[in-house]
Amino acid sequence: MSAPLDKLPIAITCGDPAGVGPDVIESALNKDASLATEAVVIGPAHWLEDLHARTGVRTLPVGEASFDMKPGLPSVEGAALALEAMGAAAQGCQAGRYRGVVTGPVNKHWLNQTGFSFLGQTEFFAEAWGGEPTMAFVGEKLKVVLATWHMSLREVPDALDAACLEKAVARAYDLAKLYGVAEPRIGVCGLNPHAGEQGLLGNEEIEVMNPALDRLRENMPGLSSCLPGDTVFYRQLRGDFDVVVAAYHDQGLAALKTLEFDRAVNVTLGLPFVRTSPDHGTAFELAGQGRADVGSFAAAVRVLRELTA
Ligand SMILES: N[C@H](C(=O)O)[C@H](O)COP(=O)(O)O
Repeated sequence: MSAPLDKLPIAITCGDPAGVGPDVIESALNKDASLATEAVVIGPAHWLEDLHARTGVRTLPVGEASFDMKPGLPSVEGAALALEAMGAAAQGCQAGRYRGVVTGPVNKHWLNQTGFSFLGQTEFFAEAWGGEPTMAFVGEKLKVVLATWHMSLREVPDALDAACLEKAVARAYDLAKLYGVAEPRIGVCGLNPHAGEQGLLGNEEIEVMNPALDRLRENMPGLSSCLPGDTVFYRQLRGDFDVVVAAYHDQGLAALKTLEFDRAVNVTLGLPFVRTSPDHGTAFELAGQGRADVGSFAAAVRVLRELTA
């Protein structure tokens, strides 16, 4: 890399151009003057010309120059452009041009229409950059790391082995450290109701999870054993834990999105570069009307800054 990481700009991808990505990007630039000097926005050429004229932000056009952005009207062409923006951001990081990426929201259905074969942007960036990704969320109140995420619930018990848990716990520990916690307290959700109730409601905690956590605790004294997933987030809110590891997607995200839907940030950890994203979708029905809440996108920018400082 030719320049120190903290001097490189942030790449911002437009997300699906028919969604609220373009709206929240422009709102964020209007609310935060320093962002225009710190970012490169990647998206459709016509929109970027106007955006540059209005905010001064640097831009990188992708897709056909003639692409006509129609808020609220998704298309395969638009989804392909969103994908191209993600590719340009990924490649730009590898080429030493950006220090990380804030991605605008995409729509998995429309992306799939382009032949996109990944389960999400997390998996796309993992493939582009190499590395073992971990999906994590940073809110103002909760920090949550998912041990498993984009998979069928039926597959979770088998996936949740010692290595999987070890990776999630290590990432949770690192995340707490990045936020300045000297001795991280990590709460881990059991898989089963009541964390298995000593085997009455399932054996994964006794057979796999707690033995793995016991081993890890030798180097991480603040690591819990398996805790009931229905109360661990309440305990985090109360201040008992710095980061919680959830066993599966909805266990962690139901709590997080209930409490912090407009503030939480999706963070991809474990890759050579940091990627953050607002924790909402394309909201096609709100696009182009100036009604989309900029909170989560602005938080995604803030968290990327924090993690690449
Ligand atoms: N699992 C994420 C969520 O519920 O917020 C969402 O699908 C986004 O995933 P990607 O960032 O991998 O696209």
